[in-house]
Amino acid sequence: MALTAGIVGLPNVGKSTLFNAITKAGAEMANYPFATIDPNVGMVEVPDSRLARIDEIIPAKKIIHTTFEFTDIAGIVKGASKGEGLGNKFLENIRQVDAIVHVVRAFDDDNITHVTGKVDPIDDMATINMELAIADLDSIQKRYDRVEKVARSGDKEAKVEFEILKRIKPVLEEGNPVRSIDFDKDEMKIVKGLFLLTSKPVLYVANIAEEYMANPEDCDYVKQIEAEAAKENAEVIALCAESEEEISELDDDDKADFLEAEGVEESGLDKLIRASYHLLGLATFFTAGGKETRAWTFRRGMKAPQVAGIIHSDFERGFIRAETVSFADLDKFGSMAAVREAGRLRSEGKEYEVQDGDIIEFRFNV
Ligand SMILES: Nc1ncnc2c1ncn2[C@@H]1O[C@H](COP(=O)(O)OP(=O)(O)OP(=O)(O)O)[C@@H](O)[C@H]1O
Ligand SMILES: [Mg+2]
Repeated sequence: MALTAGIVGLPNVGKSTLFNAITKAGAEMANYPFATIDPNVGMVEVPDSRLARIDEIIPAKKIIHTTFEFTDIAGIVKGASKGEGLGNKFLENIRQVDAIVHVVRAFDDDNITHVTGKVDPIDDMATINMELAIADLDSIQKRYDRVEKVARSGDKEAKVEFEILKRIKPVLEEGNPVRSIDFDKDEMKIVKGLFLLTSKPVLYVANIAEEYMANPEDCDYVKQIEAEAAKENAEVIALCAESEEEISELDDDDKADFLEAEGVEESGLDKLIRASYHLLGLATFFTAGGKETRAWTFRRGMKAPQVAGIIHSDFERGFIRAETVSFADLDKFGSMAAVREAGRLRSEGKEYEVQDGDIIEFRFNV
């Protein structure tokens, strides 16, 4: 289940700086293009204020946050799909990730090299998206010809796939992502099987200068990135990777002081972590009381027994039911006794689709 969010962008835009801020993993950051060659992989803790509130109501010895994975990938340049700058290898690294966090340079600094010599977010975004689209076009071309032949011979499945390929091809030729096409559920299964780069969900990070941290919307580059991203309904998170990296090395008190001094309410990094988690289709359930109050990650849409299996395979094998209360209800009623009295403790069965924020006690028998 280990899904990973890949950090993608032009060289020297702050990807590794961001990765280090997120994961505290100490990947090499350097003021020159292609500092990163092999992908860096690191885990991030998901900030979640609900844990503290649950622990207040149902005290436990310790609190455990849930985690997920980020991968820092080498910079992609124009021509990467044709092998420029070790392009093919780097594009393959992107193929391995489940969602794309596309970092766009939105700061001016004459001391930091920009590969094209000019900071231009719209142009930069287009360059990356075009390379990914060309790579996808290359990867469907062979399949297109083969499936077309089989479809002609009357094969039903091939016909369905060919219809999909016929819709995909012109979109890619325009340099647009496959995720911009509306597919139904069955079509989506076929699309997934094509392992395309541009069908992966994406969000954009506007890497801004420190001076804009308190008011990113005052930065023209951010406005430009937002306008571009809006065309594909993608989210934009503005943050200063360099400052976030410095903040991440501070302890909690100093961190709060720093953010206050900058006039920032919530660290852009926390926003980004939550947005990436969501982008990956991940959600959180909790277990509470006794030894630990703990957040766990599941994939949205998973049913109770599968979710139980995340804690222990015995829980899934011997699943009986899931005693469930939503965080909203626990927060509102303030105690488990009051939750029960209000009839808000639910006994859910095998078909229950677990919801983000559920606090669950699994009943099982092995
Ligand atoms: N918001 C920012 N403002 C100013 N400088 C920044 C900012 N973010 C990152 N930098 C600087 O930009 C340089 C490049 O950063 P980094 O090594 O993280 O880039 P990268 O995208 O990982 O590059 P590569 O593709 O070469 O691996 C570093 O010197 C870093 O300190
Ligand atoms: Mg790097």
